Amino acid sequence: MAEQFYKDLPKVELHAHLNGSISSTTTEKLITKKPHLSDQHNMTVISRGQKRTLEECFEMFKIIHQLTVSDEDVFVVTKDVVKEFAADGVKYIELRSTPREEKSTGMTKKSYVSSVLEAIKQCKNEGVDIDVRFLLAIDRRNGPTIAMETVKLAEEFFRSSDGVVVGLDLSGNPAVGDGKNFIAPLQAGRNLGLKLALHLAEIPNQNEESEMLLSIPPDRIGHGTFLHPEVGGSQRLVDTVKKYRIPLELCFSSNVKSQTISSYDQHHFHYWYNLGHPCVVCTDDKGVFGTDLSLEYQITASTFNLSKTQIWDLSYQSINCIFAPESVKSDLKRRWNELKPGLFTQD
Ligand SMILES: CNc1ncnc2c1ncn2[C@@H]1O[C@H](COP(=O)(O)O)[C@@H](O)[C@H]1O
Ligand SMILES: [Zn+2]
Repeated sequence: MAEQFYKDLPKVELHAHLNGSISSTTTEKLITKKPHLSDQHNMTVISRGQKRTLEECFEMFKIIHQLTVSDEDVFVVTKDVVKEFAADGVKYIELRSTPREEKSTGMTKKSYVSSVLEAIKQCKNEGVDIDVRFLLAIDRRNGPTIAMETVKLAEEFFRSSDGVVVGLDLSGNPAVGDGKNFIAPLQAGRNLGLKLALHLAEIPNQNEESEMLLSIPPDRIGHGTFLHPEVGGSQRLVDTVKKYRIPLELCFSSNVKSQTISSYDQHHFHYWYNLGHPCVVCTDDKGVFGTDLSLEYQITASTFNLSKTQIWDLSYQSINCIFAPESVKSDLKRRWNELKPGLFTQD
C-alpha cells in the first residue's frame, strides 16, 4: 500500500489493459459464477516478491480471459476497474482492451466494446470522479487481417462514442509475430484520426521492428525498454523518439515482475527522465502485477530519490500526453492546481 501522499496525488493513467487490471475481489466475484474455474484464482496475480517470465505472464492472460467470456462479465469488470482507479486518486484514465468474441455466450467483438462503453457511461452517471477514455487493442498474435477489422470497429465507435474512444493500441506477446505486418492497419487508423499507443521494444533485439513502427510515428510508446544504446537499442532509435517527442508509458512493477528489467534501479525511466523526455508512470496490469498507480509513483520516488515536488511535476506533465482534446487538458490542469495546496500543507 502506498503512502497517503501518493494516494492523494491526482494522477493520470495512460497504460492499463482491462483484463490485466482486474482486482482479486472482482476475480472472486467472477469465479462465483464459474465454479469450475475456482482453482485458477491464485493463477491470476503475481504476489509480492514473486516474479514470472514474460511468457508466463501471457499464460496468465489466457486464464484470466476464461473469466471474462460474456458481455455481462466485461461490463462488471470494467465498472470495477474504473471505480478502483478512481478510488486510487486517478482523475483521468485511458483504458485499453482487445475486443474478443465468445460463441457460447453470444458475445461479439462489437458487443464487447459496447459493454465496456456502457460500463464507462454508468460510472459517469453515478458520479464516479474520473474521466474515462478507451483504446481498442490489437493483439499481435492475431495478425494483420484481424488488426484491420479492429481498426474498422474502432472507426465505428470513434464516430459514435462521444469522444470516449480515442485510439488504438498494439500489444500482445512481443515475441510473437512481426510488428511490420501492422504498419498498414495502424496507418489506416491514424489517417482516420485515431491516436496510436504502441508497445515497442519491450524485449531486446527488436531494433528493426522498432524503427519501422517509429516511422509511422506513434503518439505514445508502451515500455520502450530496449530503445537506448546502453541496452542494445541504438542512438538512431533514441533520436527518432526525441525528434517527435513521443511520450513513454513506463511500468515499473510490470517490467520487474515479468523480468525484462533486473531491478527497479535499472529501469529505463532513469535514462529518459534525465534527458527531460516526457515519461508517464503507468500500471500496465494492476491485477496481474499486484500494484496500483499510487504505488508505482512511490516506487519511482524511492528508487530515483525524487522529491514530492518532482513527483507532482511528473504527474502534472502527464496531462500533456493524454489523447483527449486540449480543452480536457486545460480542465485537468486547473483541477490539479486546485488540489495542489491541500497536498503540500500535509507535512
Ligand atoms: C506485461 N506486458 C504486456 N506486453 C504486451 N501486451 C500486454 C502486456 N500486458 C497485457 N498485454 C495485452 O493485454 C491483454 C490483456 O488485456 P485485454 O484482454 O486486452 O483487456 C493481453 O492478452 C495482452 O494482449
Ligand atoms: Zn502493456
